Amino acid sequence: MTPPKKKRAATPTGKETREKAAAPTTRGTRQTVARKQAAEKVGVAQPAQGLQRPRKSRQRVPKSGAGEDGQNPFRSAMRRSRAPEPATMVIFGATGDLARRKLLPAIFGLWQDGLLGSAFNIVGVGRQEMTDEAFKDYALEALRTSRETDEIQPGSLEKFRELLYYEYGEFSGDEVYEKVRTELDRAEAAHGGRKNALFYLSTPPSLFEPISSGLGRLGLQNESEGWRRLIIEKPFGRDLASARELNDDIHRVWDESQVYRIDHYLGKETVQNLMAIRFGNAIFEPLWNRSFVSHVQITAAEDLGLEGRAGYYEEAGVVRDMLQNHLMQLLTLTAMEAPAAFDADAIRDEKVKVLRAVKAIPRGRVNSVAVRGQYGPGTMDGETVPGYKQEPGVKRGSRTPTYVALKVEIDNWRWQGVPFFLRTGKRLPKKVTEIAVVFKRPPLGIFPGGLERNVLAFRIQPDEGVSLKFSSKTPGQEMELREVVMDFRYDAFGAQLESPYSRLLLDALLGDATLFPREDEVDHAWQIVSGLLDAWEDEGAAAPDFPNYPAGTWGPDEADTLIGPDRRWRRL
Ligand SMILES: NC(=O)C1=CN([C@@H]2O[C@H](COP(=O)(O)OP(=O)(O)OC[C@H]3O[C@@H](n4cnc5c(N)ncnc54)[C@H](OP(=O)(O)O)[C@@H]3O)[C@@H](O)[C@H]2O)C=CC1
Ligand SMILES: O=C1O[C@H](COP(=O)(O)O)[C@@H](O)[C@H](O)[C@H]1O
Repeated sequence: MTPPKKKRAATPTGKETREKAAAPTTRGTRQTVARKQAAEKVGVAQPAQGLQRPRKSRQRVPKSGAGEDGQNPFRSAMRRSRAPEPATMVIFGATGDLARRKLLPAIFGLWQDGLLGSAFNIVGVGRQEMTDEAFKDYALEALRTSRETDEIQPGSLEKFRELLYYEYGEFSGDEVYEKVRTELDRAEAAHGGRKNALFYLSTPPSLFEPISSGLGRLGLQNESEGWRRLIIEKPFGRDLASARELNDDIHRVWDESQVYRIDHYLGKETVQNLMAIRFGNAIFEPLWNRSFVSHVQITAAEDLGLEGRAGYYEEAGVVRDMLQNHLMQLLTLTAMEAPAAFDADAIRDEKVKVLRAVKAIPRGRVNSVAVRGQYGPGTMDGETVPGYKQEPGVKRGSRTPTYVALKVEIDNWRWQGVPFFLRTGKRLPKKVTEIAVVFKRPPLGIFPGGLERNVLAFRIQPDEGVSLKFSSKTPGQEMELREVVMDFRYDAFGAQLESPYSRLLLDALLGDATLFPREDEVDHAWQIVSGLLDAWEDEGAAAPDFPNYPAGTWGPDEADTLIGPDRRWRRL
């Protein structure tokens, strides 16, 4: 959907309009009581001011979990009791794919649930000349068409429309930031005299520095009139040197406490559940170490191909796109020590310790611990699909990897000798993300047949849940064992899982950086993958022939050798 280009009209942004529009749908006491009763029935504590999110129409919510009012009581239990202060969210790159598909729906969902506080407005900023009205039309159309949008309550879109404004200009000049400042000034009265602002950089990475500096030139990072925060999209740099340079550039303007580097995997409910299960239960932690764990497998498989993102992906490849950020985050959460408290610094300190303990992968070690691949033509769900090189926008001789498998060793007491195998790729047979902790075999076999390894698997997506695989006696006269699975599925809660972006946006508005990678995390993650990037981008003759796996298969055969001989990738 291309935004309509129109001449800019005079901005009709009276404060009355803002005050009126800022009030989301009110909720009656009757409903709140019913939710509370329903929650008590199923044993869920209610937060002080928990608010209910309506069901999304696009996902099935099992009846068993619903409260008396037909809504899901667990939703309110997941909500914070604190509302953000009045604020303006300024989205640079508001006409882009991410804003359209994910950000606007996430903000709309939060607003419709009444979670954005008493006053809130959004200023989209782009390079395209457009009126406020045209942007409002554009945003509402995005909400109507995005698969991420919550069920739209009657009248909601019309009210939400009143929160939206648009500015445009050259991101290298000053004018556009002056317009942003004017927007913050205008919002001040409706926002109780505060000028809180959350700036979201949803642009190509080459614009992160110019926008950060532009805001700085106008003093918009200054917190004297309200808090100011900066969300930065991924990728944060394209290698260690550029990530450090970007960090330095950002820090010339912003204090680290104002910076929120987003990794949407951390906003996934099931990723957070990893911490909940590890540190909210006593039974797992004693087993979570080299004495009991054989190895860990972390998989982020995607069935999709490029989806029209060749321009970006040809530059990035799978190591920058998925491994350096999402998979490294999953690794840290799986391997970290228990933090002293559930707060941003304590958690991020522990995550960094894991990354620092990862055994270095210098160029010379790369080919013994890592495998890369690129998909060729193949079959997915019975349909023939093109190979990577045949995707629109990809160079015919492209050497960009779309698959990587990596063996990570963590040199600390807990994990000495326990390999972590990470794999991710595009055009694999299905979309599935999973962390599997594979335990050692029992020391002695007293039953007929071989001994199997128990597996505790965290299913991040889809079919979110946790399963434990163990051996059990089969019914009958013989002492015959077979592997069985005990399954907890998230939908047992009857809950609609929150979009990671809404979780993270609300956290940023509340000033909670727990689920945002800190500068040292990003730096260490780059250090780990640098060897791979260096070796593979400069390898010449030793490079494998691409393509080396057909679309619709689980990647190159070398990945099986990497994990073997006594271990197998899980069949997912
Ligand atoms: N799309 C996705 O699913 C994901 C995206 N990201 C990250 O989010 C960010 C945004 O991605 P995405 O929305 O896909 O990107 P897009 O290319 O769709 O556009 C982003 C925005 O930046 C604007 N823009 C692009 N080039 C310039 C320029 N030279 N000067 C001024 N404005 C410009 C675009 O304006 P215009 O509309 O005029 O082109 C658009 O508003 C990127 O950093 C990306 O890596 C991260 C994870 C997933
Ligand atoms: O950041 C990215 O993530 C998506 C996968 O995210 P998921 O939430 O659908 O698992 C990936 O497709 C994309 O290439 C990458 O940029």
